[in-house]
Amino acid sequence: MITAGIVGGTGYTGVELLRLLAGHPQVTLEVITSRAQAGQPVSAIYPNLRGHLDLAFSEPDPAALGACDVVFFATPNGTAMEMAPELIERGARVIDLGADFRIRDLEVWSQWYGMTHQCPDLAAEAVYGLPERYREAIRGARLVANPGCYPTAVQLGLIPLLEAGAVDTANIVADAKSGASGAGRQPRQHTLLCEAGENFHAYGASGHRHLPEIRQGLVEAAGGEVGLTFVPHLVPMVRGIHATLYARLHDPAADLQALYEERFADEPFVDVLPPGSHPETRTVRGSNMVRIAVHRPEGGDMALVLAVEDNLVKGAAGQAVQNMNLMFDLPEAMGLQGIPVLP
Ligand SMILES: NC(=O)C1=CN([C@@H]2O[C@H](COP(=O)(O)OP(=O)(O)OC[C@H]3O[C@@H](n4cnc5c(N)ncnc54)[C@H](OP(=O)(O)O)[C@@H]3O)[C@@H](O)[C@H]2O)C=CC1
Ligand SMILES: CC(=O)N[C@@H](CCC(=O)OP(=O)(O)O)C(=O)O
Repeated sequence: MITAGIVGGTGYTGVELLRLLAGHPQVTLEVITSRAQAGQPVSAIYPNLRGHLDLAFSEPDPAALGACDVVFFATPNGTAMEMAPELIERGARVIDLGADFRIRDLEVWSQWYGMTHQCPDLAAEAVYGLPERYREAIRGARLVANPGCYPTAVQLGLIPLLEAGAVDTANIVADAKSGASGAGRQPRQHTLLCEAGENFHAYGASGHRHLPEIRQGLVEAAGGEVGLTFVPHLVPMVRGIHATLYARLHDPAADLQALYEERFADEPFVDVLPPGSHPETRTVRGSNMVRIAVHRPEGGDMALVLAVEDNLVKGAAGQAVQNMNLMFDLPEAMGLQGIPVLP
């Protein structure tokens, strides 16, 4: 059995990790931290876990965490970089659901996150945890940077086109919508029911912190520069991301359906839908699956890709468990085969 610890167990990604790890046949949860809730049983804060997890929140303790085989950080950006070096020194492997290790150029990282990086050496060895691109490197990693929610949907939607050199990389557009759980559990005015309900708007249109992360992945897939416009939107639902992606094809007659089916044929968590499909966020709710449909709108030369994921699962906790499975030589889909909840 693998022993696991979670730093930051009271946010939405933390509780989603708890739900997935409590049902994982090869994991024993040893430590789950919250400074605010230390001493409280997990089920007192999250009653959905009652009967599934006999554990209480504790203060973050490097000795207890460092004794685990794997430690997940489900904490605000800037927390993992403070603690990860000591935990790795003590022998734990670390998966950060935040953004501390996602961007390789630390100057770019500092510009977007407004902090100075605390462990540049460790950042240099971190592996970006998108299994569909970096599976082999993830297997051997001590430190995995779990991708962001929007970056997962956008990169998976675009990499077949970029790897194949099928599109003009100068002007790619990613128009993405997220449910409010993407903003975390901390109360904020814009996610109140009365503000987010019956409402719909873009945000971060002139620059969102996921832009450099997505661009980094697309540049690697394309093997050259990529011009990307990324616009996120908040939609009045709890879970789910829908990305609508546009890129101009070099060959308007290219067989996109075959390209996507072949690229993802062996991927356990990418489902390429039949021609003409329009994926719905509710078809992936609570699951680690990304569903993708490709279109070539009538009369044009644009590739149009539609991708949906659950931001808390494939966009965060589920992908983290997928990475853990790879790091510990377990079947990649272990503990992640739950069927999406619908309606
Ligand atoms: N929501 C989403 O869809 C996605 C979120 N993420 C990322 O996952 C991370 C967690 O997000 P979310 O689940 O929304 O969590 P929240 O930000 O709502 O929760 C944060 C958790 O971290 C703990 N925490 C806060 N500060 C510290 C600290 N300095 N040291 C130790 N623990 C701390 C809190 O507990 P306490 O203060 O009691 O110790 C709490 O349990 C973020 O980096 C987020 O960007 C990634 C992908 C998707
Ligand atoms: C709806 C919403 O607010 N979404 C968040 C992104 C989700 C998140 O926390 O992103 P990370 O992947 O960087 O951790 C936002 O736009 O800031």
